[in-house]
Amino acid sequence: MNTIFEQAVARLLAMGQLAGVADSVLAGLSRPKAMMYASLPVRMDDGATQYFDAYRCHYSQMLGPSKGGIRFHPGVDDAEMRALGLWMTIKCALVNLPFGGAKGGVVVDPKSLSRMELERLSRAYMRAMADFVGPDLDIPAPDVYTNERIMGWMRDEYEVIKGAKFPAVITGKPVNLGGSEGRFEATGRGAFYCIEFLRVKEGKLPEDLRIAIQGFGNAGYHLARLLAEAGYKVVAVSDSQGGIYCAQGLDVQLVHERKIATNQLHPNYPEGSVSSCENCDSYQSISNEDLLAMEVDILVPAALENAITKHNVEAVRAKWVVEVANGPISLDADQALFERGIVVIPDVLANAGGVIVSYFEWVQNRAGYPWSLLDVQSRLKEKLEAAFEEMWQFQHQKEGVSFRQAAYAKALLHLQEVFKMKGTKEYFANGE
Ligand SMILES: NC(=O)C1=CN([C@@H]2O[C@H](COP(=O)(O)OP(=O)(O)OC[C@H]3O[C@@H](n4cnc5c(N)ncnc54)[C@H](O)[C@@H]3O)[C@@H](O)[C@H]2O)C=CC1
Ligand SMILES: O=C(O)CCC(=O)C(=O)O
Repeated sequence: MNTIFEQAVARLLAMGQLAGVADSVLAGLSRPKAMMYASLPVRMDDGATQYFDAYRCHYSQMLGPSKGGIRFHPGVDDAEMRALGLWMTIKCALVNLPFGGAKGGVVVDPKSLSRMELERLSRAYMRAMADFVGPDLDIPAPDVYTNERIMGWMRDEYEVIKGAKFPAVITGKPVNLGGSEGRFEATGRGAFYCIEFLRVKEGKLPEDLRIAIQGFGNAGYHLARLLAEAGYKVVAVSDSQGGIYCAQGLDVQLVHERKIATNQLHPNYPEGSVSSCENCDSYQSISNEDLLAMEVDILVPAALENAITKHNVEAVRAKWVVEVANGPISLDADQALFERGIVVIPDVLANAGGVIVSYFEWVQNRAGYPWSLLDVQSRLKEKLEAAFEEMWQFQHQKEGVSFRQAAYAKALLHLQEVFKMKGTKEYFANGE
């Protein structure tokens, strides 16, 4: 089977050829600019030293310093880092940020670490990467199983190494350590805006729309909360340990509180389970597979890659799929959904709220002037609305084009113009 990176490149080439992007540009975007591998020695609480494999991928710096989160997960590997770095490149280009794409990660089950081990691991990561990141070079942020506290430790470690203050070296920090108002919920809020834009275009009412969300972490939980507050019916949510369903709509806050309350074992992660709500009245326990097959209006995969593949795509019964996770639909499953007329809002737009507010954080750090929450939210909405509208118009002007094809076309044509403006002789042989 192809790796996830090979699949991501195959998608890039197909989308790029359809949009008429030059082969030389696509070749340049089919490989990372640079990869850093490190082995992190971490002293564990029992005094032993354990080694953890770590990665940072600078995928592209064509539009500016590279940008992307750091993931702590046992499934992290080279191919995943490259794929995630490529998607960051497309995402930043699509929403018009002055950033290229990056991603980093550590192969670890962070739930098995104590609070002190987690801090030592986070600091060890920054020590290994200190010359590979920087406010004008590469700016990390949170991703799966990393959070604002980890970003705060990493900023601190970087500053100890460099002997000066660099708030803009990393985003997604706690607000009192230079983080932006609104970054904590930005990915969910961005996805919420995208769903609102689509709902208005389709002339629907929130209360008529039933939603199922796979993944109840930073992205999934805040999206569920905002949807419920706006009157949508969030009927099912799940996490790594299982899911919960209620036909009348879940009380999202209650589910969240229960999840946290069952979190005694892993105080670093709100990883009790949503399934701890199974004995609430009229709540029914379900599996992740059940959730994906639910008859809902909107299905939101908000956990990991390849949640929907050729093996389960036939079971999907939603009318719209909103990709809040990165790469949750495999190449072949995407085609199958398209042929069945199921609308997919692609990850590169649906989850771009996180990196957009990270960009705002970077700008605020560099200006030394923090913005209000309202400022952050209105600028986020404005940026996403512009990108959504462009994608919508492109898709509606061309026959047989998906939203993903439209989004990639916009992003790749933008990147191509910058390749050309730079006049890089490597890419355009005949002085085009
Ligand atoms: N945090 C951010 O700002 C951004 C996150 N994303 C993407 O959103 C997705 C989720 O990330 P976060 O919410 O930040 O992570 P998180 O660590 O806060 O939460 C991850 C959630 O996924 C669940 N999960 C893990 N494995 C699962 C499985 N096999 N089946 C079902 N659920 C599972 C976990 O239980 C948890 O609820 C990832 O694909 C990430 O790359 C994208 C853009 C920005
Ligand atoms: O906030 C950021 O800079 C990056 C977020 C991220 O990793 C993503 O969009 O996948």
